[in-house]
Amino acid sequence: MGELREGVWVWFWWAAAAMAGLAAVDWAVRRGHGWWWTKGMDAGRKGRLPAGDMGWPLVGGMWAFLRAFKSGDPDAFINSFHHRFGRAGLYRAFMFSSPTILVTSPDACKQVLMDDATFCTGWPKATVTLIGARSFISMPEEEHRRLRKLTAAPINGFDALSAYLAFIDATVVSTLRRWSSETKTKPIEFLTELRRMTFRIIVQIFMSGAGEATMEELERSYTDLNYGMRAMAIDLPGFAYHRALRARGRLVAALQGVLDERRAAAGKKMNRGVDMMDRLIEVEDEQGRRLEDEEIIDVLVMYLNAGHESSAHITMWATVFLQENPDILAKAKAEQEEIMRSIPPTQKGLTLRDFRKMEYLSQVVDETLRFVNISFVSFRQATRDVFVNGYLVPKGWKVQLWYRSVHMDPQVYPDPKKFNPSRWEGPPPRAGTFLPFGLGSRLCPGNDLAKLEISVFLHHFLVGYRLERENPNCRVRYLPHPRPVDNCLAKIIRVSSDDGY
Ligand code: HEM
Repeated sequence: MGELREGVWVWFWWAAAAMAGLAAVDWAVRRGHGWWWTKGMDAGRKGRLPAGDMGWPLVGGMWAFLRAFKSGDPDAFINSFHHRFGRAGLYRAFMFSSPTILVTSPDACKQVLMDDATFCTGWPKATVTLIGARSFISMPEEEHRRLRKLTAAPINGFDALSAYLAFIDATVVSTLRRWSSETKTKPIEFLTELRRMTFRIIVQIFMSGAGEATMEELERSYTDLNYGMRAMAIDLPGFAYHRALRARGRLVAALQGVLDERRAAAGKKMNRGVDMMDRLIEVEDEQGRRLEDEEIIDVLVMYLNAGHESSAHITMWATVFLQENPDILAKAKAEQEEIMRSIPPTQKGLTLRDFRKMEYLSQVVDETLRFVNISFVSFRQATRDVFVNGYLVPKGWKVQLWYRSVHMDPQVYPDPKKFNPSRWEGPPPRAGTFLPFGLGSRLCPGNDLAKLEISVFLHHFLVGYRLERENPNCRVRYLPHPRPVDNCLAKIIRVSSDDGY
């Protein structure tokens, strides 16, 4: 008996010593890694860096980040910095193979986003490879300004939005009718179908006249591209990043095909209006230089992706939240029915004037954007040493802007985990506290179009349909975007024959 107890004690001490040894090694490796990235700095600069943890070489904070997002508690990653280092709003870390400052407070985010002279884009290399080195996320600043002006104007403002509204409206109505008829026999993946619908809309704006087959091929490839977007950049068969690279190859080939057709048809009479692809083909800089095919393709790969993924996800979540909150649904439905009653019988479809009357629905959409955090983080890089909130952001370091932390900050949004559209009543939010579309010169150029699309869908859904999910408690996956793992398998049930038309 005595020998057994002694044996247990020996094992206990061995285990304790091993754990202490591992903790010491962990501490030493982290310190060594932190030292490596600051070794060239004098004590003054080093002392002004924000607190943080550079983690182990190569992986840095990536394990903790992926663990938090894959375990279903995405806020755990930034919360661990808050707990260990206080709510400073800036932390140092090592992310995506680079020394990085994490920015989590509204004021600091605003300062970074409004200072283009000091902060350029700093997306991870793997993302740039997937979206395109000649797209907005990595092209030179001057080129970005020029192409942004060219491409943002046709998707913004009263005239542009009015021009797309009829197509969006008709697409939504026919799609909802088709789903409700199809789901009489079996449920559909609501999110997958919404992606197809929003893709159809963005293709109409950017590449009108694209055939059904091209559209389906492109949309399928975008699904693979997106799954690889926030995955580890491992280019080996079986990994999401590898599949995403192949998907990019297919997208480039398909877009090149369309571009070749357009060039071949140049000068011939078209039976369609001018779209974004035409504008990109025609544009010239001051020296008369036109864009190369690679540039046009990268800009299109980026726009077609940005222009359908987020809108589809937000539309799905807004529908789900409405269905899960009967009081909110009743209030939103009453507003839309009121708007419908005010539409003269001679008017065909919704107008922008009707859209502007959707005050409560706009609050529902804003709350969904805040709550879902579809773009949870954005990437910049410091071009010089700069102080933000009193902390040094060293030249060359990456900067991650954590929009998600701003939107989930209880000091900015009381009870942040409650879906509450009424929090948007009253004056607009303080600058920097609501960043679903970013801010500054890289503010999302599709923000108005996205809100219009989402609202038109919700309008028709509210007046005529109901969502019945197959797995209402389905697990949510947070990468690359928050979505139920069953892609929201559901039936769309028509509850009124008067669906707005
Ligand atoms: C709910 C829908 C959408 C959300 C939440 C969203 C979110 C965002 C955010 C946060 C950014 C800024 C990224 C940064 O700070 O670096 C951005 C940029 C961008 N978005 Fe959107 N977006 C949406 C819809 C759209 C649509 C419909 C389009 C196209 C028509 C679009 C095209 C773009 C483009 C091209 C950029 C890059 C802008 C630049 O770098 O100048 N987005 N989006």
